[in-house]
Amino acid sequence: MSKKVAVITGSADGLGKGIAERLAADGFRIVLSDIDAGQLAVTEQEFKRNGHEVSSFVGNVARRDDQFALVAHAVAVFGQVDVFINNAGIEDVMPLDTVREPDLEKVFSVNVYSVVYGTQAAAEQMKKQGTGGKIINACSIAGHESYEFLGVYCASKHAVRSLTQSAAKELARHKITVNAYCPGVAATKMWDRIDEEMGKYLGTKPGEAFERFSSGILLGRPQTAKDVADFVHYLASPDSDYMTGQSIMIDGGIVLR
Ligand SMILES: NC(=O)c1ccc[n+]([C@@H]2O[C@H](COP(=O)([O-])OP(=O)(O)OC[C@H]3O[C@@H](n4cnc5c(N)ncnc54)[C@H](O)[C@@H]3O)[C@@H](O)[C@H]2O)c1
Ligand SMILES: CC(=O)[C@H](C)O
Repeated sequence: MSKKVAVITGSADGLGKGIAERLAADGFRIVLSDIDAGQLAVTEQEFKRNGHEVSSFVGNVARRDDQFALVAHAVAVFGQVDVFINNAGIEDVMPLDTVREPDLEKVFSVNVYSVVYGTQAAAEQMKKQGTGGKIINACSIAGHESYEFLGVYCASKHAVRSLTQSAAKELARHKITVNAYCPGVAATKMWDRIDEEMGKYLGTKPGEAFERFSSGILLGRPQTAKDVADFVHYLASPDSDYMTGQSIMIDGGIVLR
């Protein structure tokens, strides 16, 4: 039997890269995808040096055509798509009274439209294959709780949780499961930016906003990409075959559900 194929968006860096590394180690053939062509090329070379079967595709998840082209690329290179991970996302730190249409459009197009388009593209291919599949979305603690100065971002992640449920209901009959991982606080470039921007509104020094968010973690430390990837490994494996429609916290104990 041929090795399964996993497509991960936003995988040139951050949590997506960590997830791709874990799935490559699990034996998946990997399609990396990102809007940052330079970093994507660096990451692809790293995967090749490590002996992984990998291909990469430059695309913007906010564009429907790009999401369909990404799936077409995976099929052209590896013949199939078994796991599709809607990981790419962006933050926007701002008080709600300053939010304008372009801010909403930016965050919702990358965090929400992307999930609709990625799910459409992946599901179309998985239905053709007729062997089921797994669609996995990046949600967040911000998909269950709402935080000050992250209102638009939190709303976008609540939308991801909702889409995870609706897609699970529509796709179960095709043996496609849809679940989401909800990280807490991980020291990626996203949090470097949040920390800096929060400083403007909270008056915090560099590192302080990150510390504040991390201080309530029951397990006593911010998470690593590996912490998230170890859970996504489960969602991508047959061990999670009886789970669908769930958005599960993997946050060291910040939000308890
Ligand atoms: N870091 C955290 O603490 C945290 C917590 C909860 C949820 N998340 C979610 O996890 C996901 C990954 O977060 P991260 O911390 O690794 O972010 P990051 O900013 O460190 O990395 C995101 C990657 O996505 C790419 N990307 C951004 N916009 C894109 C677009 N339009 N099209 C394609 N690629 C794009 C970037 O180039 C980058 O490589 C996001 O959905 C984020 O909301 C992160
Ligand atoms: C970035 C993110 O989703 C949480 C708030 O850390």
